[in-house]
Amino acid sequence: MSLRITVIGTGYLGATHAAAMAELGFEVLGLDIVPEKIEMLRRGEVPMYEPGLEELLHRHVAGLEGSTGRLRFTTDYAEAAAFGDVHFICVNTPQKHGEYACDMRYVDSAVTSLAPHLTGPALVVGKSTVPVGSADRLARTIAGLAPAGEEVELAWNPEFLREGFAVQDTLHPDRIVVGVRSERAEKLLREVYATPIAEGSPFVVTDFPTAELVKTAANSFLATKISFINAMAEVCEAAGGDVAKLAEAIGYDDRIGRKFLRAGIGFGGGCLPKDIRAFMARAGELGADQALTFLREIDSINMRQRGQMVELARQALGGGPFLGRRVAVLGATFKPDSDDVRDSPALNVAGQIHLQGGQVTVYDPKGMDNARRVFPTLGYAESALEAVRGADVVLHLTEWREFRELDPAELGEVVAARVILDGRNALDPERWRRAGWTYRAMGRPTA
Ligand SMILES: NC(=O)C1=CN([C@@H]2O[C@H](COP(=O)(O)OP(=O)(O)OC[C@H]3O[C@@H](n4cnc5c(N)ncnc54)[C@H](O)[C@@H]3O)[C@@H](O)[C@H]2O)C=CC1
Ligand SMILES: O=C(O)[C@H]1O[C@H](OP(=O)(O)OP(=O)(O)OC[C@H]2O[C@@H](n3ccc(=O)[nH]c3=O)[C@H](O)[C@@H]2O)[C@H](O)[C@@H](O)[C@@H]1O
Repeated sequence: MSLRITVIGTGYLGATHAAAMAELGFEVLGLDIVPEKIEMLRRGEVPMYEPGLEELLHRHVAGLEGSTGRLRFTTDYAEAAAFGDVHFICVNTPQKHGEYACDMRYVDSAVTSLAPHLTGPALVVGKSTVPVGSADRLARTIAGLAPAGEEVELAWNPEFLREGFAVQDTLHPDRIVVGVRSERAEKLLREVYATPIAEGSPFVVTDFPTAELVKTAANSFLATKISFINAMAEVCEAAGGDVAKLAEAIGYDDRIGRKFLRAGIGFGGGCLPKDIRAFMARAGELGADQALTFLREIDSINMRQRGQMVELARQALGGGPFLGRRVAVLGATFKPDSDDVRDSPALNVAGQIHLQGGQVTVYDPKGMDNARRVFPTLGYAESALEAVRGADVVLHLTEWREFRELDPAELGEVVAARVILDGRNALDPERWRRAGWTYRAMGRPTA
């Protein structure tokens, strides 16, 4: 009989994982503690924007016309425990308020809610990003709570999906990493991932701490690449060089690679920033803080980028205060193809200028509702054209395709001044300059 899978926590990661597991052919039960989210999912509605996810839900959610019926949702832990052979933990692990450390309360709560109902054999699989050592601790918690005793096991299987590509990354992962303590756990996870393994995804089997560390190491490396190129942008700026050319040229070296070398206002989102901070905090607890002091610099280079964008905008307005000046901001999400505004550099820049008295108007293709919720006092417009109307300067802060396809001549008709600052190095400078705009980007020559 095919495995039955539960997915606990149905946010960006969990909703995608649940739908993908159904797509792979399993019977799946998704669980969340937010009833409204579960109601939406039952109707086949995605609580966030993720390309391709709604189609996948419609293909599998039970009760929807033409669906396979393999995917159901609940808020009931007893039901989930009775249903599943494998239980994936996909709840959030945010940064603690006022600290660098990871807030484990949601993972702890998920595990302590599930374990007392586990009366038969089960594999609990952690997917959330956690500080190294958590899996060992949670295995002991489960052993103390699960009535089925040793028949219940824990494994750690970190997730590497990117928002905007979540469905593709889950169905065709570039690697699957599992931390296990028994052959039984490995065998079950090989069964869960049989399809991607057969299609060639490498399957890396290791211990708990290594599995946990692979995740934080990967995100730290990605953050390092971005801050490295942003540091180069600062030097290019001072020396009159062009960071985009520099990135292209170093990227031809296979050992360096071209990806993740786009200079700009830096990284944000619900993962990279909090993960490098939690990693530093955990290393400190382990007495290995010296090993990760470089991450403090990575973080501070990243945060500096936002301030530099604000300064660039100030210079573009003649160097004076923002008071009464009209600033259009294109983009609110932390990256394109997502509605996620968690720790978004774009909103941060918009917010800084607003707090300094600028009249900021923001437009984003998918992030407006979330942006309004987080920053209700900013001005919002229903289109890019509306946002730039009367603007003294236009800031391009999230590289949506829609913004690359804007017509600079059309926008030029409605702005007060044709000045665009490209915080993502993603627009074609020549297109804008030909239409009479002053184009500026960090680390690029001015003309
Ligand atoms: N968003 C992403 O692209 C990726 C996220 N991750 C990691 O996955 C984890 C989840 O991240 P997101 O999905 O972005 O977070 P999220 O905040 O979008 O979703 C978390 C979900 O868990 C639910 N939840 C909280 N406590 C619960 C409990 N006790 N029982 C059941 N449900 C509960 C929340 O209601 C929410 O729906 C984090 O550890 C994150 O670092 C890893 C790879 C990619
Ligand atoms: O742990 C996680 O949750 C995920 O975090 C990141 O994925 P994600 O946060 O979706 O976004 P990225 O594509 O990594 O972008 C992160 C930030 O870096 C910025 N970035 C990216 C690339 C670049 O060259 N320059 C740059 O500034 C983006 O604009 C964005 O703000 C990782 O890429 C995923 O592998 C990982 O699973």
